[in-house]
Amino acid sequence: MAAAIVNEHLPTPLDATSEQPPLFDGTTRLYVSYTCPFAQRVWILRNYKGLHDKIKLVPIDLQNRPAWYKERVYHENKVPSLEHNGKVIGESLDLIKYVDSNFEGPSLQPNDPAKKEFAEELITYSDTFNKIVFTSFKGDTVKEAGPAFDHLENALHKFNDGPFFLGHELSLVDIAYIPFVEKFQAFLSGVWNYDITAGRPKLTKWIEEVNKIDAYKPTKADPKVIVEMFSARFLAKH
Ligand SMILES: N[C@@H](CCC(=O)N[C@@H](CS)C(=O)NCC(=O)O)C(=O)O
Repeated sequence: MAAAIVNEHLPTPLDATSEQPPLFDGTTRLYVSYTCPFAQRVWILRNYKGLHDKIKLVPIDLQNRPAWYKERVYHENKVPSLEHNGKVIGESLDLIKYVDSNFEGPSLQPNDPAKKEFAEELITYSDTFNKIVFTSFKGDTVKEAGPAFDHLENALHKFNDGPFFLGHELSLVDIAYIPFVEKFQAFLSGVWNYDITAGRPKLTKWIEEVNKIDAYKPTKADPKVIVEMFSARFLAKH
């Protein structure tokens, strides 16, 4: 069961002028950027497990980053990072497993061995998926990105007892992919007029079902903002 709906006030991002929040004072902090798909993975999971009060969201303005973030919080200078039990750890795929295993709330990792194995395979493939699609923005986009979405369509056929990657229950696999699929969908449609759902009924249904999840809704970015951000980043030199 997902946690009750929480209408959370989202804090203003901290920038170069902001004071550093106390470090290692016992508060668990998740440093994010509101438009970062990597950070979004952990943010969705935190919401889904009902950890709003246990994990404090600390948004960072990556365009005008506070120096203390790299110097004193997370040397990699990226989001997401999680301050927990006197340590700061990063890497979104590691973090979703960490938060799922170390905090209360529903578990999003399967017990069934076949599902476990498939989950690992898909979580590993998510880096490849992202790389194919990001690389396609600089090349023959629709032709190069298409097969990556076909891969997801095929994967969604494997467990047919529900709309998610592992069947009827939402898992870390869905959470690993949705932030990227959301942003790629906006950008590919906005710039290339390419509909990733056309001819992909399982992907269509998956996106529809994920969009109904309350934990995901507040993490969604405005598609217009994504098109602008991605255009500036990937199309500027064309
Ligand atoms: N592999 C990392 C990637 C995180 C990442 O690249 N985050 C971006 C924002 S979406 C970032 O912090 N970029 C700042 C920088 O690279 O300086 C993860 O999965 O957490």
